[in-house]
Amino acid sequence: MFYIDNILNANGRSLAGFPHLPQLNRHLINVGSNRLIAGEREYNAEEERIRFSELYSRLNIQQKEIYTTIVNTATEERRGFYFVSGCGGTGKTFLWRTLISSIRSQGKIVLSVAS
Ligand SMILES: Nc1ncnc2c1ncn2[C@@H]1O[C@H](COP(=O)(O)OP(=O)(O)OP(=O)(O)O)[C@@H](O)[C@H]1O
Repeated sequence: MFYIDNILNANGRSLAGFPHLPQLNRHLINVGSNRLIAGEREYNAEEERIRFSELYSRLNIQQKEIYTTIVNTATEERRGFYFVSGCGGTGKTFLWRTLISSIRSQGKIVLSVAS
């Protein structure tokens, strides 16, 4: 919506003139220029903690091993680059969700991207 608003602005209009469309979250727009980081600060750490507890308790042995390796790297502020591969449906996304909620539950920022 930010980009649509920019295009409208370039033509003398704005999203506000289209009230039936989703409107901009001004808070996200105004926090510096990095909206990704601003978005990350929107998460409720307590909700993430509850999500993390539930997900973590269900990790299988292999997922837990990968989880621990990656989290230890982050906790010890070491640099790491991990590539997790596996057949479809083997739990990679489940693992990512656990890692992401773990980091967000600590109020830290995680930028999740697809490649
Ligand atoms: N440890 C687990 N406990 C319970 N359910 C799990 C666990 N790991 C994965 N699942 C479930 O198994 C299904 C497949 O997992 P997931 O989507 O994470 O696999 P994937 O490896 O990312 O698959 P794909 O490569 O096809 O995207 C999902 O419904 C997920 O919730």
